[in-house]
Amino acid sequence: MGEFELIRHYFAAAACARGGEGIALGIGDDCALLTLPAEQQLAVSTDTLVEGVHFPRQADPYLLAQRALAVSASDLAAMGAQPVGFTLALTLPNAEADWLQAFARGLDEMAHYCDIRLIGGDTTRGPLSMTLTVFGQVPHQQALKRSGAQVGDLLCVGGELGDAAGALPLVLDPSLSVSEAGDALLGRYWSPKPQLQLGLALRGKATAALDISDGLLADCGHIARASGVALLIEQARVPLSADLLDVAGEEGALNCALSGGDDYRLAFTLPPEHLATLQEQGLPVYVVGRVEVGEGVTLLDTQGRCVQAPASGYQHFGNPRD
Ligand SMILES: Nc1ncnc2c1ncn2[C@@H]1O[C@H](COP(=O)(O)OP(=O)(O)O)[C@@H](O)[C@H]1O
Ligand SMILES: Cc1ncc(C[n+]2csc(CCOP(=O)(O)OP(=O)(O)O)c2C)c(N)n1
Ligand SMILES: [Mg+2]
Repeated sequence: MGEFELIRHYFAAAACARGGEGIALGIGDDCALLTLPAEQQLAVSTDTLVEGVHFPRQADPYLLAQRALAVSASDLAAMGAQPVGFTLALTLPNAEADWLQAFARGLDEMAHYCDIRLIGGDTTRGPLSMTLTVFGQVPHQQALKRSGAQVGDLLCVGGELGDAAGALPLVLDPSLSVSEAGDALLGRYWSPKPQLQLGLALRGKATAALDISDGLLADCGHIARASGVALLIEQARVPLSADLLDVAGEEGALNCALSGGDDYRLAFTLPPEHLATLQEQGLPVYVVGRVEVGEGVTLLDTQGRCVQAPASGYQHFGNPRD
């Protein structure tokens, strides 16, 4: 199977490659064309996933595609953007029909979940990796940036943290026996659910937001820096799942939540008056701390004393505390 047949058969023909709102031209030309309503801005984000770094060797292609798109779409959620389209630059060591079929199915399912269309890409031969670029729309002035946190805001997260990091030993060593709780954690690693609905609901309410990819402490550091404020996190309020506690124990679970990464849940700062409204809508909003004058991220114990934070989050190069 040649490159063009592969593209036609597995990608251009996929359900997620059918046109949609805002897509004037999809797969097949030199560029795709997007048309946005005049009052909307285009939100763009790109992320690469590399075998052995972001996912294990011999990964199930169906799960891999789900994870790749979820991770990318999560950036749109973090910005309060509505998904429009995405491109897929796929590098493959070889073109294997079963692998491609399963990959395309995983992509289709996550695209359906996110309501996003495949609008183009690139297919090359080489070590397995993929780069997805997502495009979304957000009304002018309503995007959720990292820079707006205000002293007095609550610091919130969109759900239990650390599950995917808790699954990592199981991901890396498939010979380990997996309990029911471990299986649930594996599900959170392979198929994170981008919090798109929450992101939309936070428009006009949250003052800053991002999605947690590198760990709560490290990613909150980005908000603190961009906003010129201090973030205080109350350790006891960090939500941990029963499955993670079961697999990793209390200390291990907290470490996964604080610095494990791979969560793809939102962290955001919220003026207190908006909390009840969001929670009444049934949205997952968990208060974990607050914004104060100062800088950096501080972890507090139940008595309000500073706790030595575990090593900060994931970084591809250099010292994690840089
Ligand atoms: N090679 C690069 N060239 C230009 N900008 C980059 C590059 N790598 C990362 N960035 C930008 O740096 C910022 C932080 O990147 P990153 O930590 O990867 O964000 P995220 O966690 O949202 O994926 C983003 O605005 C991203 O677009
Ligand atoms: C096989 C495997 N080993 C280790 C990890 C852990 N890991 C790799 S990259 C990463 C952080 C997120 O990746 P990055 O490229 O920094 O994403 P971004 O912040 O750009 O969204 C984590 C926690 C993993 N996901 N899979
Ligand atoms: Mg990135």
